[in-house]
Amino acid sequence: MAGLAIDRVTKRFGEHTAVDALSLEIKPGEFVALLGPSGCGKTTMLRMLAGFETVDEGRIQLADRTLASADTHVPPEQRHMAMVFQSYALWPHMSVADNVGYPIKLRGLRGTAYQLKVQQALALVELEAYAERMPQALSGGQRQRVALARCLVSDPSVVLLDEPLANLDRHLRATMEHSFRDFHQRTGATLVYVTHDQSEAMALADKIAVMKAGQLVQWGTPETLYSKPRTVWVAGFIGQGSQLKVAAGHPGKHLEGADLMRGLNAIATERTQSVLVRPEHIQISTQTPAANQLAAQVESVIFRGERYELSLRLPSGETLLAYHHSAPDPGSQVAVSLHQGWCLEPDQ
Ligand SMILES: Nc1ncnc2c1ncn2[C@@H]1O[C@H](COP(=O)(O)OP(=O)(O)OP(=O)(O)O)[C@@H](O)[C@H]1O
Repeated sequence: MAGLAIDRVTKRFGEHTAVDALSLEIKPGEFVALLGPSGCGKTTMLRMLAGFETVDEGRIQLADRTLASADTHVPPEQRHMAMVFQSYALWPHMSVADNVGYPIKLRGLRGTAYQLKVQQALALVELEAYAERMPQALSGGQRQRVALARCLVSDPSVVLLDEPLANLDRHLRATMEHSFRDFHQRTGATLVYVTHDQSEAMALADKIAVMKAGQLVQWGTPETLYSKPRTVWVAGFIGQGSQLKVAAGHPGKHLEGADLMRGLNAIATERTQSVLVRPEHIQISTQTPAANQLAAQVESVIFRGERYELSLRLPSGETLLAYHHSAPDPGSQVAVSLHQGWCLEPDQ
C-alpha cells in the first residue's frame, strides 16, 4: 500500500482553470472522497491521478515516486492504479469470471494462478456464485461489483472511482454503500472516490476533500465537515441546517445557547456573523415562549417517518429547520430553544 501526495496541482483547459493549486495528503489505505458540485474539477483531478490527463503545474507522488509534474508523465499502465467508471464498462460477450480475469490474462497469467486470482477477486465482492453468468443477467449493483473485482484482480495500490453509484436507484445505492465499506475493510486499498452527493461521501469516506471551482475549500473527516464546516458555502453543501445572522462570536467558534440567543436578539445592523444551527440542536415546544426562547411560526411540516421536519419563521424573518416528534399545525406559534451554533467564514 502506498500514500498519495497531491502538491499544488493545477490543470487548465484553454482559459479555464479546472483544478487550481490543489494539495492533499492521502495516507496508505485511506478512503477519500472528492466532493463538489458539477464542474468543480473532481473528475479532472481523478483523471490526472490515473494518468489520463497531464498536469500543468504541481506534482503527484505515489509513495516516493513522482507520477506527474509539469515535466513528468508516467503513463496510466505504469501507475499501479485501477479506475472504476460510472458505466461499469463490462464486456457483454464475456462471463463474469472472464471479465474479471481479463486484465491479468493480458499480462500473460494462465492456469491455476489465473483461476486463483479471479476467485479471490470475486470473493472480495461476494460474487463467487456468479462466475459463469453473463453481465446482462446481473443487476446494476452486481455489475458494479464485477467492475470492482476486475479492477482489484491486478492488486492496484490505489483504486480510483468516478461516481460509481450514479447509475443505480436510491435503494441499490444504499446497499452498495455498505458493499463499498466492506470492500474497503477487506482489501485495505487506498480509494479515491469522486461524487457530487454529500450523503454518499459522508457515508463512505474516512476523509473528504470539498472542492469548489477547482479549489479545495475544506479537507477533513465527515464528522468535522458536519460539525465544523469552514465557510457559509460548505455549511450549505453538507448536511441539513439553517444559517442565521447574529451579533456574537467569530468564524471557527461554537456559540452556546445563551450567547446565541443574545446574538439573535440584537438589532439587525449588528447581526453580521453567519451562524449554522443544526436541527438536532433545536428544541421545540408548543408552550408560550419563555424569556430564553424565541417565538416562531410554523410554515410547513413534512412527515419523515421517524420524525417531522418543520420549517419555522423567526421574528427576524429568517427561516429555521427543526425536527419534532409530532406535527404542530401550520400557522401556529411554537417556542424555540437553540442549544448550539457554529460560526462560519463568509465566502470569498
Ligand atoms: N477535456 C476538456 N476540455 C475542456 N474543458 C474541460 C475538459 N474536461 C473538463 N473540462 C472543464 O473543466 C471543468 C471541470 O470538469 P470536471 O469534469 O473535472 O468536473 P466535475 O466536478 O467532475 O463535474 P461532474 O460532477 O459534472 O462530472 C468543467 O468546467 C469542464 O467543462
